[in-house]
Amino acid sequence: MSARHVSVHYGEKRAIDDVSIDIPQRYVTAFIGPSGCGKSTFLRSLNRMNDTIPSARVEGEILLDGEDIYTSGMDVVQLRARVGMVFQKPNPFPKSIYENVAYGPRIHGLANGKDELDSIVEKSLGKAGLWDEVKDRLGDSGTALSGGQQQRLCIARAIAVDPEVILMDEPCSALDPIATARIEELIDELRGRYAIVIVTHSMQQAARVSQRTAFFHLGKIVEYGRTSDIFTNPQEERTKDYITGRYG
Ligand SMILES: Nc1ncnc2c1ncn2[C@@H]1O[C@H](COP(=O)(O)OP(=O)(O)OP(=O)(O)O)[C@@H](O)[C@H]1O
Repeated sequence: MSARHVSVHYGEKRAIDDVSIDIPQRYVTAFIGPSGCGKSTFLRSLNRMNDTIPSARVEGEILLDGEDIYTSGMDVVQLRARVGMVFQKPNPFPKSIYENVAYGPRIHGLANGKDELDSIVEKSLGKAGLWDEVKDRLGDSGTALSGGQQQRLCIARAIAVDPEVILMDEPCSALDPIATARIEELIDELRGRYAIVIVTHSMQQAARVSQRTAFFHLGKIVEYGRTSDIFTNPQEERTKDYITGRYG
């Protein structure tokens, strides 16, 4: 994905100011920066989630495989399957574990019959590292799982429709350290197949899971590069101040 000169306003207020970035395949890209700097706003603009906020207005171009996702001909339901999203708070549907994963492939017509759907559900739960824990209780409610399991279920749900990009908005902030470690391992396993973008408040997490990091400040990307360079040899004073904990 590529963003070109993207600005986002909420009414009169500008939250993102002329941001351009290329998000590479098969890497994890972390968005870091102090609270309110626009990380979530920018993340949400990558699959048109901001469309759901009446006051939000996005300018500039966001290209997925070279195609502008903001053209009027873009099918937004299809787009959100290609660019999936995992939220801060796990949000499984109040349905069975099976249905949580099967719903997307069914509405997108990805399965020919029950056997194929079963197989997609099994594979998606497998890739999300949840199959062994839930295979004997696929009919139980998704909301009855632990927080960490629910988040892996949400990841399985995103994977089930075969996305190209997975956006994660602070996916571990509601989880304990063990569940967090499990999700971080999973992100590492998944990055071979998808472009992953993660917003995180934890610089340790950004350093552990990502290969590219973008540092946001006041609606702009101040610095973007290899995660190892950003953390060991930042070029900008503001990045240095942030990663050394001087503000934010
Ligand atoms: N729905 C909204 N309506 C109006 N303003 C909003 C809305 N969502 C975010 N903003 C404003 O846009 C700016 C950027 O917010 P955003 O949530 O994108 O930042 P962030 O970097 O993700 O913050 P945090 O790290 O605290 O989640 C902030 O000033 C915020 O108040």
